[in-house]
Amino acid sequence: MRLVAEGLSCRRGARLLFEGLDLDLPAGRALVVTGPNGTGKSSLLRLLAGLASPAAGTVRLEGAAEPDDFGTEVHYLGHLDAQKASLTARESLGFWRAMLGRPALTVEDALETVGLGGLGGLPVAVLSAGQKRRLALARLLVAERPLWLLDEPTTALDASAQLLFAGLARAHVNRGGLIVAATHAPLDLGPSDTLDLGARRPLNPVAA
Ligand SMILES: Nc1ncnc2c1ncn2[C@@H]1O[C@H](COP(=O)(O)OP(=O)(O)OP(=O)(O)O)[C@@H](O)[C@H]1O
Repeated sequence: MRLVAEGLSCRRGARLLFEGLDLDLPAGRALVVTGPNGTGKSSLLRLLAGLASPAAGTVRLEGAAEPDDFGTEVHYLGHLDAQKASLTARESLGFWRAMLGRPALTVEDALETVGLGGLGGLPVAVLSAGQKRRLALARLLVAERPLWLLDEPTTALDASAQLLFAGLARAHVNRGGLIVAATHAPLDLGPSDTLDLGARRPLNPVAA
């Protein structure tokens, strides 16, 4: 499997955030996207996830059943944790496991893996910020998806959870998975490249 983007341009409102961006990410490799606030890291992830359309260019996942419409091959972890506050952690993860299909770890094993064993009966609303982020990471483990698109995955995680995340991410890459992660923090994801959007963005606004 291979994630290929060609000639990607991204426009938000009147601003052209980047243009002419090419990516070629093979299976078993990660891409770490860096750059100052507002340079378009989240916007790039949303384009790759198919949640927004590029102003120009194409994205495909070679080797997927539908290379040009590959949403079912993707785990997208955004800034928000995508967990319903009124459900328990166990119910929320169970919902995602049933919803996403292609089951991997059981809910209990995923909770255990991210250090939330014993907290599965608590409503998501009462979990701490770091515990919510751990629960969001557990979503990556309950369903098999080759491409992980992660926006600031270590936000709110303590040092041990950051190490835990790095281990999970490296294991995914070692299994032949692909990861694109936007971050301000150093991430060790195993075999990886870095894309600095700050170094390449166009600085001139374009007319809307
Ligand atoms: N819906 C929108 N309409 C207009 N502008 C937007 C919209 N969404 C984002 N932007 C702008 O696009 C730019 C890039 O935002 P984006 O969230 O992609 O940056 P980022 O590199 O992820 O930033 P950060 O490091 O702060 O998370 C910002 O200037 C932002 O204000």
